[in-house]
Amino acid sequence: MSQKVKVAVLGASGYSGIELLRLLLRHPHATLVAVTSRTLAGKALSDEFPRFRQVGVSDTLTFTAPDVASLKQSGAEIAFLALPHGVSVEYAKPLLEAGIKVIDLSADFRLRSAEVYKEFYAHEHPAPELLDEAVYALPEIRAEEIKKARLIACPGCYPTSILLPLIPLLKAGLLAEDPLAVSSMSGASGAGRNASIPLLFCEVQNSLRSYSVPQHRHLSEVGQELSLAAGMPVKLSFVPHLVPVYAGICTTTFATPKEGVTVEQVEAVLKEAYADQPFIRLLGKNQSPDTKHVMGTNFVDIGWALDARAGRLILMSAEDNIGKGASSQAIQNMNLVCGFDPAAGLMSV
Ligand SMILES: NC(=O)C1=CN([C@@H]2O[C@H](COP(=O)(O)OP(=O)(O)OC[C@H]3O[C@@H](n4cnc5c(N)ncnc54)[C@H](OP(=O)(O)O)[C@@H]3O)[C@@H](O)[C@H]2O)C=CC1
Ligand SMILES: CC(=O)N[C@@H](CCC(=O)OP(=O)(O)O)C(=O)O
Repeated sequence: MSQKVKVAVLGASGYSGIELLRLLLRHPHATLVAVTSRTLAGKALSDEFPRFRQVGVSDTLTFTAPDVASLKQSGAEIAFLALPHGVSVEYAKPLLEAGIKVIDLSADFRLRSAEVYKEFYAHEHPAPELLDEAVYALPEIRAEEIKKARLIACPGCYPTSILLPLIPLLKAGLLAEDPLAVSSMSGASGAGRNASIPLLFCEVQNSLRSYSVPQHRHLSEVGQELSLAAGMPVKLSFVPHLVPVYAGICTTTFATPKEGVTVEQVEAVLKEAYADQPFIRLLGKNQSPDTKHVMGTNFVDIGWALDARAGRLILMSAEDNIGKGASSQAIQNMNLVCGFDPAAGLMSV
């Protein structure tokens, strides 16, 4: 692969697509060669998004319709799919056949099992033959596989915030087998730019609500990844909440520690697991993360506390759903695939 990798963004007019553009336009080792949107095809990028004027190659780019033949012609070596689930899969297959590596932000390739996909997404998986090949790309956990992959499945926004504090503790055997309880809050951008009436400003402002109870579709990938880490089935309940902010996810997980496990052991395991990970910030015992400190970044801030009276371990995390929960994590994965510094283009606050 050449020194500056040529990249395309499909779904460049959506929330995660726009964030990909913001980061890729300034990435030291990537050049944007194509940006797609059906509704903006033919329009100049800098006209539609004036914030990008005079930044990198933005003034030379025009939106095109998502068409694999023209993407191939553009010379793209990597395609980011910031498309709805069920749509990404339609593009991933021909792009891979055209020799273009795929970094998918949707849920289409996150699950190993086509049956579980059908249970949670209510239709047959259109390309089950690709599920074995795709890598569930949480870079802190699976960097070596990501480096060799041509089909990258970026984790969902909630799952990223849930998995990162839990996986090292499960791998270290510190947690009892009791089901986990997870409660998350998300800003409205998590639902995408084409959201329906319940997500309009007037509907969400001054209001808080839970939704998708008891079976949010992210339970599928979280269950898959936690069970892999633990080496046995892990059960959990998950309740997401919509909060009236643009972006940000704040997650709290309640777990039962094994008898005798101390808060110092929890801290030692997390510190060892993430010692060399630039985007995990371990805040410390009894420290609550705050979304305002991670917005626009690729950081996940993590705190923990032992509630001795109730016998519960409380894990807290915060991230930007559009950042580490989607687009900047996708770029972190591109850096691994291309052999760049894993933090290239991402170390801004
Ligand atoms: N928002 C978030 O916080 C996160 C999102 N994700 C995932 O990333 C993906 C994108 O999300 P988000 O940016 O929020 O979504 P948006 O709804 O904001 O954007 C979707 C994009 O896809 C394009 N698109 C929609 N339908 C089609 C189609 N049938 N064919 C081709 N292009 C299409 C749209 O442009 P146009 O209609 O003009 O073609 C638009 O650019 C989703 O799979 C989402 O689940 C993952 C983690 C977090
Ligand atoms: C607030 C809000 O509605 N959030 C979305 C997050 C989904 C998402 O972006 O995740 P996928 O990539 O798996 O689609 C939801 O709960 O459906």
